[in-house]
Amino acid sequence: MTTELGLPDDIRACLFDLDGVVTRTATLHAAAWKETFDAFLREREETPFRPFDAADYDEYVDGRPRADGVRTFLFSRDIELPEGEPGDPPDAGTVHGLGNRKNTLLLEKIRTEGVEAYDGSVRYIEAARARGLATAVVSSSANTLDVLRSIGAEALFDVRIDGVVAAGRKLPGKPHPDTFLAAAADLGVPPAHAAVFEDALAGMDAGRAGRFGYVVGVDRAGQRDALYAHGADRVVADLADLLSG
Ligand SMILES: O=P(O)(O)OC[C@H]1O[C@@H](O)[C@H](O)[C@@H](O)[C@@H]1O
Repeated sequence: MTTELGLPDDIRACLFDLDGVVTRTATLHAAAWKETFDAFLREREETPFRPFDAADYDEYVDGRPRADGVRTFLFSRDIELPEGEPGDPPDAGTVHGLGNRKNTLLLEKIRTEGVEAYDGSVRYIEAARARGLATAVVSSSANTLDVLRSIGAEALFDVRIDGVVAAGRKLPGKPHPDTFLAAAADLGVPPAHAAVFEDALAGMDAGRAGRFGYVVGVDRAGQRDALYAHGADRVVADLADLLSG
């Protein structure tokens, strides 16, 4: 049986990814990563230049914490860099240097292009809260709070587990389930009674690994089949589609 929210009727909490689910910021992240990795790959002389493409982003970077995205993508190209330090400058040839280069580009894009919420997502979250469900935002991004503040959306969530909170609590990021599990625990709801809303394949894997009661895939980029293959119970183009049953 499902409720008006399009969820099984024993779901008591909703755990939302941010970039690409609540806000239109997934494309800004993807573009900043492409600029970062393409510049890095071009500068390397020992291998012919093969650009970072959308499939690389989906498989190796999307949804993962910043430094994990760097490591996972470089590993796929047999490239190993020293870790460096979190405070490395953006031109350092280290994992953290590349991550900081990407963050500089991301913040520039956020400043120039702005942040927008998906109306359907805001309506859905408000509908869930109006029906007494608890809500959390669960994002790998260390920029979550700034993004939410920029659109005045902090109050949509009872709990926030983001890149900053996860680092502080030493929680491994998506595709591990720990950040979603921490959000459910903070809300006092067992995973079997919580629903996960994700657009990234790593996020789907986290939802499946955490044995959550329901996993909704949000398909913004023609990934319907891949979202199902990674464990979605249902895939929608927009969260408002769930409100119509
Ligand atoms: O670099 P940030 O803002 O901490 O974000 C980390 C990751 O956050 C995820 O939400 C994005 O899908 C990734 O693209 C991004 O790399």
